[in-house]
Amino acid sequence: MSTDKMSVKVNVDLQKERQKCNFNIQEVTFIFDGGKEQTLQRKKIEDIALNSGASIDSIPEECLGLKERYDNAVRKSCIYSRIVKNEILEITGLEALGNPVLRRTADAFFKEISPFMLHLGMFVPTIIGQCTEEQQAKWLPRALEMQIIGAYAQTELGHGTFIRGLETTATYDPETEEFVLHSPTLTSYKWWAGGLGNTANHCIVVAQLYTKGQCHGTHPFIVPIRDMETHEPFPGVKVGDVGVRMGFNTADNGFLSFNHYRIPRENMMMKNAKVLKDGTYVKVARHEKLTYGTMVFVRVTLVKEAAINLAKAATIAVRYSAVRRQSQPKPDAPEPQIIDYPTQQHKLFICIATAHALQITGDWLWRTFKDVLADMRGGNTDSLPELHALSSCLKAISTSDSAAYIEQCRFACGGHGYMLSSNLPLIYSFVTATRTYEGDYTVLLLQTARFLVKAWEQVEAGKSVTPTVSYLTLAATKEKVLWNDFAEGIIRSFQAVAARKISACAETIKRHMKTGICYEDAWQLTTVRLVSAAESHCRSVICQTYWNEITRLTASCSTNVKIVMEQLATLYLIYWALERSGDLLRYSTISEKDLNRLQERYEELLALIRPNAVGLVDAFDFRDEILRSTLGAYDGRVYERLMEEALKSPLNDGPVQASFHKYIKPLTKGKL
Ligand SMILES: CC(C)(COP(=O)(O)OP(=O)(O)OC[C@H]1O[C@@H](n2cnc3c(N)ncnc32)[C@H](O)[C@@H]1OP(=O)(O)O)[C@@H](O)C(=O)NCCC(=O)NCCSC(=O)CCCC(=O)O
Ligand SMILES: Cc1cc2nc3c(=O)[nH]c(=O)nc-3n(C[C@H](O)[C@H](O)[C@H](O)COP(=O)(O)OP(=O)(O)OC[C@H]3O[C@@H](n4cnc5c(N)ncnc54)[C@H](O)[C@@H]3O)c2cc1C
Repeated sequence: MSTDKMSVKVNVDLQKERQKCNFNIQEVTFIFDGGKEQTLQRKKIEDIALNSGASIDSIPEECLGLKERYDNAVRKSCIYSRIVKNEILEITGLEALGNPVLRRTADAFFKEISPFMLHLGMFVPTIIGQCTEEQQAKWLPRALEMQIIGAYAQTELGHGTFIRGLETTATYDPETEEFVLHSPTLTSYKWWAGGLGNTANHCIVVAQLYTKGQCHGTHPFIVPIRDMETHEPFPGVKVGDVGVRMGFNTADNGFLSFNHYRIPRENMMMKNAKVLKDGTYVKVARHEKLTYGTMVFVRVTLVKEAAINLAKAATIAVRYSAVRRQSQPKPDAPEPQIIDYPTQQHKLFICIATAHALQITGDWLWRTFKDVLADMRGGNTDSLPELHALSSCLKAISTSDSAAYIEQCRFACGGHGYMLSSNLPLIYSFVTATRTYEGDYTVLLLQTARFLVKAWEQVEAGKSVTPTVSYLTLAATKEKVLWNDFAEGIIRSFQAVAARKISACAETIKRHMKTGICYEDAWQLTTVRLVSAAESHCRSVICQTYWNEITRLTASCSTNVKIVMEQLATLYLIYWALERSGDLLRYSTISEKDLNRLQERYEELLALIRPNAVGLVDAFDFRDEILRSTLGAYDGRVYERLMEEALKSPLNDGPVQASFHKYIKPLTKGKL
């Protein structure tokens, strides 16, 4: 326990919960952070950032007007980025870009999102991924020193998903050795880029490259958009804010258009393709889609981001549920803590388990990503399709599950969960956007499905397939999977479900084509099932990774940590087996009797986890400054904090508001 947590007076119920906890909390924190070293590093970074005191707002952020909120976010972004630049990156190096510690710490500064988020989140990674060494030497130090501030503008008003359909053009002029950027239509306006509206002075622009009269598809360019002294947009550049949104209101999402705006040839990011001085187009990359690299990187990092945000929401809802008492199920007995209701446990413990499942799967995906990058540096792109398929479905499922469970945590807090001061609505409004951005949920699952159908065709042709789909080979024998007990049985059954759904999709496509329609139409007619097959595949990947990894990670842990971690992982697997019982009955050898046993085991697990619930969320180790929640603070002073926050509202700055004299009084006196 950190010293700041020891000094405060803690709610009696929470104190009792902490006494009940039977495992070593710190060991679980190490597991969640990915190891002791990572925990120590994270704590050091949090200390540095939070000791600056810059994160404290006298008026809650959400009570400020739109402009004041943005102004405040820019002020804090400058302080935070100075800390990142001078201290955090010194500790982590550029590894920080793939590490949620930056975002986790930033949460202490911004209840919503920093307008600088995309600078380190996408601008810098794209420089690293898409620039030649020479270009990196020019741009990277300036970006890391915050001498320039960048955004990533790919999406347009008319197209986000369909990148090949982007309309912005970059036409090479060999006379002046410049590219001419142009936005030919309203729908070609760049739209949505974080940090673009008022903050960034540079921007990565994805545009259709034309040279020698030929279009070579979309390519990224580094584009200076504002004067470094005056911050005025350059002539030929039109830029602004896209308007008020559901969340992200301090993220400065912007629009951008060009009117025959010129940039030097060298501003094309040339790692994967070049345009020579005379306008000759030269392809360098060995894989067609390497220009989509930043998206793969961000999708990989989003899995852990989803886990962290869910862990925050679970911390708030579990602590609150230990403090909150409601109803009287037994006459004359005191009102129970709401966490004692099995229905409440059913809502919350899956959130704790899912946070672990996604964090562990996210770590594994990050390691896979780094392996593929290393292969690609050696010129081998063979594993890229599998990485794309994996990162697509894991991004889709992790963000979607996480958003749904964060909302469930909010429901679990009743009316008080609706308060912005609980922080649950803000966490939700952020995570629900991650389901859409960086590739929409359905679109990404269909990308995975495309890979799965191809893998299935290879299996049918007797060819070998890559590791994450090797289970298809077993399923091709068409034997029903034997139902074992719990974990192994559930994992094997999910694989059987995925395999059967994929094979059914392949057959359906063929059946449609026999009617004379083309492959694309047959594919469209099968997409509802393809999405479902990709979801099942992803579920089997998460279940297997979580189970294998938690067994490995707890091998040297103390007994009770092993037990509680295994309980959580089993709960996750059984929860999904019960959720997908229809699929299991249809595609595996599971019986109704087995399902009844799973249901009983599930309910036993809720009761077993119950005494450790507060310990489990304490192990996520969120400092109050990062959690920023009236309901979830470590001390459990829920009602006091709700009152304190209410009193900070500008609507409580006096007993009578001006509107009474202006409107209400005239109305009641019949003068309006
Ligand atoms: C949907 C697709 C994948 C379709 O692309 P397409 O070029 O039309 O593809 P296609 O010609 O049909 O070919 C498909 C083929 O391209 C492959 N592929 C597709 N994407 C990748 C990849 N990333 N890596 C490696 N391979 C990739 C697929 O596997 C297909 O391969 P195949 O033909 O089957 O061999 C793509 O357009 C896409 O990714 N759309 C999503 C757009 C997106 O993610 N935008 C992000 C904007 S930035 C943002 O949102 C930032 C927010 C961050 C924040 O605020 O924090
Ligand atoms: C908060 C936020 C921040 C963002 N930040 C950035 C940024 O910094 N830079 C940037 O470039 N972009 C950014 N974006 C844009 C984001 O990447 C896109 O919104 C996202 O990729 C989805 O594209 P779209 O909006 O065109 O949706 P659409 O593609 O129009 O999707 C609408 C619906 O159509 C469906 N659909 C579309 N295509 C298909 C298909 N082929 N098959 C089946 N269904 C389909 C989708 O499933 C969805 O239900 C941001 C978006 C948000 C919300």
